[in-house]
Amino acid sequence: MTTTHSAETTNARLVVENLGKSYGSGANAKEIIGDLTFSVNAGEMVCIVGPSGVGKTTLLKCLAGLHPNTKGAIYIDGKQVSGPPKEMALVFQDYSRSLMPWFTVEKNIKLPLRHLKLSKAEIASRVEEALAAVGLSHAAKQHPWQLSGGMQQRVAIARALAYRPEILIMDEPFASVDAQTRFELEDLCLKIRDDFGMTILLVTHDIDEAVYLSDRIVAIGNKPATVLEVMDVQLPEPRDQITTRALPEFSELRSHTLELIRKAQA
Ligand SMILES: Nc1ncnc2c1ncn2[C@@H]1O[C@H](COP(=O)(O)OP(=O)(O)OP(=O)(O)O)[C@@H](O)[C@H]1O
Repeated sequence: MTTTHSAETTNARLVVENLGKSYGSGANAKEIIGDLTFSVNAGEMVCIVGPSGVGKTTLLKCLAGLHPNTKGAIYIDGKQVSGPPKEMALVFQDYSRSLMPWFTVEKNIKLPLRHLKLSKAEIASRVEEALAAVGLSHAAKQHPWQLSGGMQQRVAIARALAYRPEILIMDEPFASVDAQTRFELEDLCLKIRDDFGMTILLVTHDIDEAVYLSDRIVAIGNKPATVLEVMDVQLPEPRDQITTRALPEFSELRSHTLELIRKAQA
């Protein structure tokens, strides 16, 4: 059954309402997500943070339709979703497993587009635009194994962009790259949000990263998982890796978030 949500009349692009998820059934059922309610507005960057094992990846898998939720509902633009939403693209931590090593960068980006019934010219233009957006126009004919880790993750981001999703879901996307590359990729995400008006939901372990990137942070904790707090991040725009991180408001938010998560682990 498809139902609608009042978000139809608000700015919320994604609404997660009383979501619950258990693995297994009957006596073997294990409740991982108890009750999560939050929303992500159009063009907003929201980061999910929480202790290891709390169910962050499980939440993203429910949103992406890879696992059915056992309670509650997910709405995109006010319409309840069941199954993989066509409006979403995903970027995972492990770029080495998500890219096809035997295909060129260009071919990797084209892959998900084959379901969209686009003309050859449209595909070529989307690939070109996505590669330019991530600064990899020069690497179109190379293979993933010829690129650094950071470049490979840029290819994964370009592939998601070329699909032109309304919502980009990212699970620890920068966890496997060095610190400098991580900063560059964080700034790339902010640029994508601004240039494409993209709505982005990102899971991260790194509280500093969440504070730096977010318009809002959703902290989750407890077993089964619940929302601990949703925090507005009103740091000045544009963000800058040096000056933003040096602001007293940045430190305050970081300490507050860390404390929340520490308490939820105790
Ligand atoms: N397919 C599955 N079947 C059964 N249990 C699962 C499955 N996937 C995850 N779990 C369990 O659900 C819990 C939450 O796992 P999940 O990976 O969602 O947490 P997480 O917050 O993303 O963890 P981390 O921060 O360490 O990546 C863990 O106890 C995990 O063992």
